[in-house]
Amino acid sequence: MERLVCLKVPFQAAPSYSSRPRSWIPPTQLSAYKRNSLSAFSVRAQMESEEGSAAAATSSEPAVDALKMKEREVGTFQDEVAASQGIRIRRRPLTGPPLHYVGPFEFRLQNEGNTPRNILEEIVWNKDVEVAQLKERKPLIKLKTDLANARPARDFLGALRAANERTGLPGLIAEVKKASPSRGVLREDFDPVEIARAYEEGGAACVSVLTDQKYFKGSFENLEAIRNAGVKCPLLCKEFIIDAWQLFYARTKGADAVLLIAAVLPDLDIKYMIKICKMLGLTALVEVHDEIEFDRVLGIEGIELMGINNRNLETFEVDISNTKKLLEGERGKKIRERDIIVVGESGLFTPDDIAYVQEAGVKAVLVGESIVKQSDPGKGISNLFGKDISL
Ligand SMILES: O=C(O)c1ccccc1NCC(=O)[C@H](O)[C@H](O)COP(=O)(O)O
Repeated sequence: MERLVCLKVPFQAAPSYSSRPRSWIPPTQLSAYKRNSLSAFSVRAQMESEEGSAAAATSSEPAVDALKMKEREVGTFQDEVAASQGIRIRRRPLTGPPLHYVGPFEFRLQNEGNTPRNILEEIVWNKDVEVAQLKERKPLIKLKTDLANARPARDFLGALRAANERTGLPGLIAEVKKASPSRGVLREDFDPVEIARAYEEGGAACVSVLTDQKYFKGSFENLEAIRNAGVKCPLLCKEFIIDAWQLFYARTKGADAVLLIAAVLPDLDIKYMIKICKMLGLTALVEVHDEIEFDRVLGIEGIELMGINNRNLETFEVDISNTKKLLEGERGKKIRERDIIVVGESGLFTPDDIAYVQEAGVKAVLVGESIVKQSDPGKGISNLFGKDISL
């Protein structure tokens, strides 16, 4: 059911996903929209705009409208494919942004189609707008030039294997994490380079750098600065990847690995992105949270590194027994047969937690909160493992 949430005067420059001008299509017309031709709906949207009954943000350029319509058509199709694979996250608001302008008034019309169902969906919708804007500033053709000047990618997987062999403990991916949607700000005095150096000295095999600004207070500048400061640990670009363009961008900013989230990406996207990663020399860490995602990812060829997130990204619930549950029986057997390295992610605080996920079968762990909050993050690593694991 549609709800009129607020009314404001005057106009506001909307900074979030609502800033993307899109024509709004009433939910009742959506199925017709899917059935009808592109041009028919461009015309329809323009008519609505002229009547002032829907989006006032419609472009007067038919070609621009057609492009927006096509984008939405593709988005709807993507959502249908995703849903058929059990993916609940929709790529973008189904019915366009909730903001509408009529005269000097701003209306927020909220309905099921334009309200994110959970935090992960909200992050993805924001990311969609953010990436579209970044892509306009730096199209792939320009990125390819930067790519030619990028430092070579380092062996992320090799570093994890080596650490596991050296210490007999899971190789550590230590996360440079200033804040998170579930915990707020984790560390006020935040110097990303200093933290990454402390992790390296403390024995981390790899470093994960959150690059999302809005929800994690991270940035690509942090990633670049850590790489340029000479930190030798391979770097994971911890981002919400929804578009292959982001892989190229991450590589130009110094990433050696990227995260692909199965709760967000359909199988075909994961397959295609893994191919691009291989071409760019990037390692793909493919993250799952439940049995459905695990089985989907196991069905993909070329998977070398799989993360099991103990945090449900839709509800924030953390339960480290998730790693054990997913690695039991046949699933664990297949992982061992295919020599896939599994990373236990989130909610690890004590040597007992590390022993528990190692026993379950992981050869690596991804840890943020418990170590980044320590005044000396390097010391945080020895506390976490119950011993000094530095070289
Ligand atoms: O950390 C969050 O609150 C969060 C919310 C929504 C999407 C992703 C989120 N975190 C990403 C991660 O999975 C963690 O940063 C990573 O695994 C480290 O977790 P932790 O050791 O618990 O900080």
